[in-house]
This record gives sequence, structure tokens and C-alpha cells, in this order.
Amino acid sequence: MAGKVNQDLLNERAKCNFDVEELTNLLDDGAEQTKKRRTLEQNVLSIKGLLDDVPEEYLSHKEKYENGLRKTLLFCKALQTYDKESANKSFQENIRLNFRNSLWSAVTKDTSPLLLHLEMFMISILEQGTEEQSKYWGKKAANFEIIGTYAQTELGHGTFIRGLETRATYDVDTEEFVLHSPTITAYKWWPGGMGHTANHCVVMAQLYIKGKNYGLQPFMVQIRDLETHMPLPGVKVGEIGPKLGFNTVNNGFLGFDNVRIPREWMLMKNAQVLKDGTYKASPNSKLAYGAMVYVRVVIINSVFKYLSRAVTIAVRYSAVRRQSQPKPNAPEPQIMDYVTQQHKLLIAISTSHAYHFTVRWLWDLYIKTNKELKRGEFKNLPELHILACSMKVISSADCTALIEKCRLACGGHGYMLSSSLPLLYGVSTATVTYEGENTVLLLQVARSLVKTWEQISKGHITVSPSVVYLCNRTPVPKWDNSLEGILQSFKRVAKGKVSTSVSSLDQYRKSGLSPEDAWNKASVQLIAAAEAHARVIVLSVYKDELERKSSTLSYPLGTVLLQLLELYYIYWTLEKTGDLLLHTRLSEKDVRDLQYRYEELLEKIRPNAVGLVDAFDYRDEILSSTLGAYDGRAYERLMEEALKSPLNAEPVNESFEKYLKPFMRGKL
Ligand SMILES: CCCCCCCCCCCCCCCCCCCCCC(=O)SCCNC(=O)CCNC(=O)[C@H](O)C(C)(C)COP(=O)(O)OP(=O)(O)OC[C@H]1O[C@@H](n2cnc3c(N)ncnc32)[C@H](O)[C@@H]1OP(=O)(O)O
Ligand SMILES: Cc1cc2nc3c(=O)[nH]c(=O)nc-3n(C[C@H](O)[C@H](O)[C@H](O)COP(=O)(O)OP(=O)(O)OC[C@H]3O[C@@H](n4cnc5c(N)ncnc54)[C@H](O)[C@@H]3O)c2cc1C
Repeated sequence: MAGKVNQDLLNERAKCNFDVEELTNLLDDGAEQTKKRRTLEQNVLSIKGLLDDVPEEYLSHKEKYENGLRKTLLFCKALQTYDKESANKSFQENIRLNFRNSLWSAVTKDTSPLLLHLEMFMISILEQGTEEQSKYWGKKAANFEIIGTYAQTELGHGTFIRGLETRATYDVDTEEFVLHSPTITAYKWWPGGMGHTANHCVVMAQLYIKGKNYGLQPFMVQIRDLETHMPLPGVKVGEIGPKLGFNTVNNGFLGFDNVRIPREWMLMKNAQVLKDGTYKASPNSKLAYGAMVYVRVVIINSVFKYLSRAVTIAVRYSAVRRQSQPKPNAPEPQIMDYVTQQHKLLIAISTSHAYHFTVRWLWDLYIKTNKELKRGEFKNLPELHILACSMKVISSADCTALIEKCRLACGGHGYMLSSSLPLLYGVSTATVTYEGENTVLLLQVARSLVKTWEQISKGHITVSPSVVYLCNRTPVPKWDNSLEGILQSFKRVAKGKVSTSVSSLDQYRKSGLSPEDAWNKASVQLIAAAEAHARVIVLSVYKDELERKSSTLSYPLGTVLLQLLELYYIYWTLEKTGDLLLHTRLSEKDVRDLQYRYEELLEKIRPNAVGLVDAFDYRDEILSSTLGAYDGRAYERLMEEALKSPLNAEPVNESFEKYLKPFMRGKL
């Protein structure tokens, strides 16, 4: 819909006092990347049939899947044509390069039935397979000769993976594994693309050799015929039905009735089963969980991008929306001028930046640790696991909550599917649950913090870099309002929470509770300690990484980015006042000062709000929102979308004659 740009948005853009392009380049990791991304977007999005004519919402469940798959495949083809550079790069190099790429979401808004193929299936092959297996399966998967998914969760168990029931029993005589689902609860449940898309999957199953259980291992299993796509004998496969989101992802169920696969189809980079049934253990049993660590890292990237899209929509809409008349005879203000609105939205911009920096830092750590694992060094694996858990939890929880805030900030129109905000919430809130439910992952983090605390108490002071602050024995200093001072205070809070939860745990143990019951009883405190630890990491990485970049930034951009960082720090200080009052020397006066500083920052950042979201540089096709388009013509777009409703195709719906009229006449 080409048209004049809304005057309020033009005014906002004129007010912006930094170079939007400079920020876009920073977020893209360089001007060259911005250029490449834009060219790719332009080329791909001009392909016919990639974007929907009829909004997806009006399609049936079945049609949504079919349409989602059709578009995904067109999209993959388009990438093969226009993204030749990626084809020559490794899977992991591409992940880093595509960190900024949200192009796929213009095409498959509610994600794609190939999502699991492209993410977990690929990474499992590359990280869990031997060199030979990785080459063989990796090539087939990359060329889409086979389509796969990752089948771990079962109807009965998702979190507790040691409790999974699917069995892979080794038959020495035939040198095969027999895959079997002994009960209904052993059915795989949830894998994306499993329903009707995948013909292969990596199945996590309990390995049995001569009656002995060797724990969970990954197996490549073909589930459908490559020619007819019919399920293979012994395979029961289907789709699990409509969900809050992910309705085009084709999540499925899968059961096995004694399905045989060759011995070589166990992914044997870590643990191995020899022909005669000899089991060679993995050097570290947790290496089988590697695909989960990887996905926890990339989730941070996806979730903050969902947030940056939501806040782009909400800020642009808040610039064009006018409401109420606080000053008599004055025009209605833009809702963005209400400080409560700024309070809702500006934190969403700084949170997007916080996770932008965090995920890059964590990805580099992931790559470094992975290289060490390849050399047989495992010492940094626990630290990576705990950081991935902490950051997955806090990013998914924060971003999802803020996306909902963005939706609410758009009032009634934010409730329209055409705003894209409900959809963004749907895909984002899934990240709170998948790849390790957040509470459960916080308990993993707490387990590690408690162990570290106990080691420190026993005098062992060589601890991982991220928890060094737990060793701090200095007395609590006077409150310091600088960013460094605030960071140190958050460390005091985390340390205090770890300390009190460990002493509660001890007390419960001493009172006669078993270690497990004591743990359960203290678990509310434990997850609060874990969350406080996660907050410390984000605060410190955001600050460190921005400061590292600051010498390369122009003064105006450096200033606005620093304001956003400060806003983030003060927002969380005010959110956590109770904790800070308990564990630091924060006073009532300090809180009042911080509140004023916060209000001052909102005022300073306000004129740049539209510039800041423009810098995320989402094309209208990617935002796909009636409220958030670049030209700000929200009302025209809302009307245009409403007219697409099939109900509006005829002035009188047949239900009038059938039901309403007889009912009105008392004849129904
Ligand atoms: C072309 C078109 C366009 C297409 C689009 C293009 C793409 C565009 C991109 C779009 C964006 C999308 C983004 C990607 C999304 C992908 C989708 C994913 C979907 C979701 C997939 C899933 O959802 S898939 C299932 C995940 N399901 C879990 O996630 C289970 C959680 N449950 C556990 O994970 C374990 O159950 C749990 C709790 C650890 C306990 O495990 P457990 O009982 O065995 O362990 P214990 O607690 O006993 O702990 C024993 C010791 O192991 C240590 N440890 C534990 N785990 C460890 C580990 N991983 N590494 C190292 N160490 C580990 C621990 O720290 C202890 O260490 P220590 O002894 O020293 O203390
Ligand atoms: C959209 C979506 C896509 C998914 N895709 C895939 C996929 O492709 N492949 C795949 O294998 N799986 C997939 N999953 C499954 C996902 O990984 C699991 O749902 C997730 O790990 C949570 O497990 P659960 O469903 O068993 O929840 P549960 O563990 O049953 O959680 C229910 C509640 O119990 C609590 N709880 C559980 N254990 C504990 C504990 N030890 N201590 C305290 N509280 C506890 C949780 O906090 C939660 O409140 C997907 C899920 C979703 C929603």
C-alpha cells in the first residue's frame, strides 16, 4: 500500500538526533552486512507467491500447514538462488551471519515446518555424528534429499529426559537396533515437522544391550518412504493439533513398533556400540545433550528479534495514535508523549539491545567451548551449560513479557491479529517452555550456584569467571549510583540470595528432611537466586560489550546508546528495590533520586524513539503489521485488512435467514 507517510512520523524522524543508518550498521555487525542483508531481502521478497494474498488467519488448520510448507520451500529455493555466499560457509558460520536475518518471518510468520530440520536435526548430525556420519547425513540434509526433525520429548516426559521410555535395543545377531515405544506415554510428542513433513528424525532413546541400559543416545531413523512419503512399517506418525502458536510447524507424534535400523545409524561421535555389542562410553555423558545447549543459545537471538519487531510496531503506532485531551483546547497528544507509554516501550528497546550484545558474547563462548570439546577438553562445558540455561530463561521471560506489554500499549488495535502482536506473543511464549521449561532450567542454574557456594565455603576459590563475585568477602559499601556501582549491587543481591537459599536448604536438611525434600522446600528461593544471577550476567555483558564498542561510535549515537544502557540499569534497580534494600545499602533517598533519573532518561530518549526502532530496519513485509508499517498509515491498513475478511464478501450472511431471522420471530 503505497501512500503518503503520516505527518507525525515524519516529524518524529526529523527530531531524531543520531544517524539511524549508523545504528543499523552496528546492529548488523557492519555496513557491508547491512548491504548484503538488504539486497537479499529485496531479491527474495520480489519473488511472486512468497507472501500471502489472503491473511493466513482465515485459512483452516490444514490449509495453514500446506501454505506454510509451500512458502517455506519457495523460500529455500530463493535462498539457494540469491544467497550463494552462505552455501560456501559452514553451518555455524551461517548462524552468526544470519543473526540479523529475520527475512524468513516475512514468509512463514508463525515459523515453518522445516524449522527443526534447519536447526536441531542439522546440529545433531554435525555435533553428534562421527566425521563420516556428519558428512553423509549432513550433505543429504543440507541438500534437502532427506527432511528431518529432532524427536526427544514424549507424551509422558519432556523435562525429565533420563525418564524417557523409547527404547533402542541392540540385536547382536543382525547388527541392528530395534526402536520400540513400550507404552502410550513413550510416544514422541511435539517434534516440529514430525506430523507430515519429515521423513527422517534423530530419535533420543534409551540404549539397551543384552538387557543393560546405557542411557539416552541419539539414533537416525527413517520414518517415511522417500518415494511415496507413506509411514514405514511399524511407524505410527501424525500431527498433534492446533496450538497457541506454531500452527504451521506441523508438530507431531511418533510411536515405534519394533522398527529396525542398522547399527551404523546410531550417531556415534561420543558413545559407540561395536558390532559385537561392546559399549564404548562417551568421554562425558552430557555430550548427548549438545543439541539442546546449541538451541538455548540461538533462542536468545530469536526472542530478542521478536521483541524488536513488537516494539517497532508499538512505537510507530504510538507516534501516530492520538488520544485524550489533558490540556483544554489543545490537540490530542500522541500517546507516545504519555510518560507511562514511554515507561512501557523504551525499556523494550533497551532490552532488545541488551540481548543483541548478550547473544553475540554467548555465541562466541559457545564456539570457543565447542572447539575445546573437539580437542577432548571438557572443563568449560558446565559453565557453558549454566550460562546457556540462565540466558535462555531470562531472555525468553523478559522478551515475552515485554511483547505482551507492547501489545497492551497498542490498546484495542493491538488485539487484532493484523497487528502481528498476538502472533509475536504466541511464538515468543513458546520459548519459555521449549528447550527446557524455564523453572526447570533455573533449578539447574541453582544447582550449580549451590555447589559453587559450598566449594567456596570449604575454601576452594577457583570458580568459573561468571560466579567470581560469589567469593567477595568485603563489607557492603555505601550505595553507589554509577552503573558500575549498580552492577556491584546486583552482584550483592545475587550473592545474598544464594547465601540465604543455601542456609534455608541446610536448615531443612538439619530438620530431618531428605536432601531432595529440602531442595524442593527451598526451591522458590533457589530459583530467585538463579534469576538474580542471570540478571547479573545480562547487566554486565550489556555494559561491557557496549563500552567495548563505544570508541567506534559517533558522539550522538554513543550518547543515545549509553542512555538506553542507563535506562536498563535504572529500570531494573527500581524493579528490584525490595531485593536491593535487603542486600545493599540502598536508601529511600537513593530510590527517589533514581526515580527522577529514570524520568529524566525517558524524556531524553523520547525524541529518538522512532529513530531507534527504525534502526532495527525491518521491512514492512517482515513486520507484517497494520499498526507498525514505515509509513504509519495504521487506520487505512486496518480498514484494508478488515475488508479482506471473508464475512465482508457479501452484505448479508446466510446465517441471517437460517438462524437469526427465525430466532427474532420466535420460530427457532
Ligand atoms: C526456510 C524457512 C524458514 C525457517 C526458519 C529458519 C530458522 C530461523 C530461526 C528461528 C529461530 C528459532 C530458534 C531456534 C528454535 C528451534 C526450535 C526448537 C523447538 C523446541 C525443541 C525442543 O524443545 S527439543 C526438547 C528439549 N528438551 C529439553 O530441553 C529438556 C529439558 N531437560 C533437560 O535438559 C535435563 O533433563 C535437565 C533439566 C538439564 C536435567 O538433566 P539430568 O537429569 O540428566 O541432569 P542432572 O540435573 O541430574 O544433572 C547432572 C549433571 O549434568 C549437568 N548437565 C545437565 N545438562 C547438561 C548439558 N546440557 N550440558 C552439560 N552439562 C549438563 C548438570 O549441570 C549436572 O552437573 P553436576 O553433576 O556437575 O551438578
Ligand atoms: C512450541 C513447542 C515446540 C516444541 N518442539 C519440540 C521438538 O521439536 N522436539 C522435542 O523433542 N520437543 C519439543 N517440545 C517439547 C518441549 O521441549 C517440552 O515441552 C519442554 O521441555 C517442557 O517439558 P514438559 O512439556 O514435559 O513440561 P513439564 O516438565 O511437564 O512441566 C510442567 C510443569 O512442571 C514443572 N516441573 C517439571 N519438572 C520439575 C522439577 N523437576 N522441579 C520443579 N518443577 C518441575 C515445570 O516447571 C512446569 O511448571 C516443544 C514444545 C513446545 C511448546
